[in-house]
Amino acid sequence: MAPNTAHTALWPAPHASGAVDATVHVPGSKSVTNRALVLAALASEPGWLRRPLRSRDTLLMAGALRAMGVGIEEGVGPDGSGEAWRVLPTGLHGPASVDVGNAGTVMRFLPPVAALADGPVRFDGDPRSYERPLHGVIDALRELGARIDDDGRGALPLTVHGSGALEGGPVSVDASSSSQFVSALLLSGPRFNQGVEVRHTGASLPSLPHIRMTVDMLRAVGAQVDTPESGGEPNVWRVAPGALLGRDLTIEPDLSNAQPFLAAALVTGGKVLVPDWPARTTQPGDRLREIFTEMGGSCTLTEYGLEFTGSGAIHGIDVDLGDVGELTPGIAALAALADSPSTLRGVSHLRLHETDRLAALTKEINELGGDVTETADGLHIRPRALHGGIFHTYDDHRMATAGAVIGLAVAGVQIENVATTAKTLPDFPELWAGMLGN
Ligand SMILES: O=C(O)C1=C[C@@H](OP(=O)(O)O)[C@@H](O)[C@H](O)C1
Ligand SMILES: C=C(OP(=O)(O)O)C(=O)O
Repeated sequence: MAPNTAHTALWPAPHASGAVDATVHVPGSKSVTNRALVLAALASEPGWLRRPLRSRDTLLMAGALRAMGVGIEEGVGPDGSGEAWRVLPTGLHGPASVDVGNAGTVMRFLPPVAALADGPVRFDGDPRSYERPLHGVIDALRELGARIDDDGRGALPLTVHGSGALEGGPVSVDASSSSQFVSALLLSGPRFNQGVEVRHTGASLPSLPHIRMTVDMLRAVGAQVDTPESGGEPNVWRVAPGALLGRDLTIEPDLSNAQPFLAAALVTGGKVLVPDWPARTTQPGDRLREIFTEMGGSCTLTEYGLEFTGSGAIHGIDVDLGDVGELTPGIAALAALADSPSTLRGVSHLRLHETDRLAALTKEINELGGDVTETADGLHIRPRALHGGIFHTYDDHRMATAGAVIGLAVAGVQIENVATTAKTLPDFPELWAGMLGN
């Protein structure tokens, strides 16, 4: 794979001079913000999102919904506190153009919404978006009654010819390449005439917590959802047709984006407090409490947030990350600095994420002197003494933050295109410097 040469700017990753001791306010969750936007746009009354994430992926989602006629206004929440978006749902209209960037949530969650619009909606995005799997959404929508023009590859670019309504009903989908196929169909399901019944037919299903997030958030706006966990058939989710409520929702901090900061506590034997860590959440990042404890830290969850403390040692880990794939780059970075080898399993679908993450991590860590090999479904990482060098990011926000974690321990690491963190965490360099007291 060729590194991106369009972004030549190099960011010297700060080297930690001692144990970090910081409070880091992590911005809102990408996954929660983009689901909340879609559900608010499909509701039958206005709603509020408080403390939404404002990053490339969520601004693309808001822009796309606005292009289809939805009102999304800046404001303060109903109680006067905090920044907020007020969402004013309307009839969804085409013609419209949607730029998905490289946002999985936008490219997968919005074609079903567009099928409810009363005109054509054209979807396009970054070159990488053409390579990311979308066939599950396209094929399922066609089976449910939508007309879609694409170039036959089952991918972007495409046009959904919305007719103002979609019949809906039962549909089968192989979501082994992305859980977002299931989430996409469920999110718009209440607005289909017959609702939707999604049956996953593939051998495996990644990122189950993200499907639970979809179900929880649907239920919170009044949808009736049956799931395998609620006594339904395995691998089958049913959403009944019905109106959705407009809610006043405060977005949780993005726990996957808390990862590099918690990792900094592990690397430096320091302490990081993340305020507002939810006591109960479907975010996969909550698994960090367990994974990073096994890797050598300890944590306490209080009413103020999560306090995470490193012991000075980082242990290798053998772990199946299939449920929490987006945590893989950060765990791989730590594993490269650990005192024993690691095996990260269950994440073959990461080859189709923002970049081929397994290839990118292998190449970039090895170029710094590491010893990483790809397996069929993950990585073997044998820690070695690393040296400085350029860490390429391949337009992947999580590659950039993974490189920054390595840079804490290894002098002379330079991150190419750290600005790619804007996908989900635009203030990363400032937050990182703030954590280090710079
Ligand atoms: O639904 C979501 O918000 C997400 C689901 C997961 O996608 P995949 O199932 O494609 O891995 C995850 O990796 C992505 O970062 C966000
Ligand atoms: C896989 C990710 O994003 P996307 O929503 O674009 O799939 C991610 O954020 O790690």
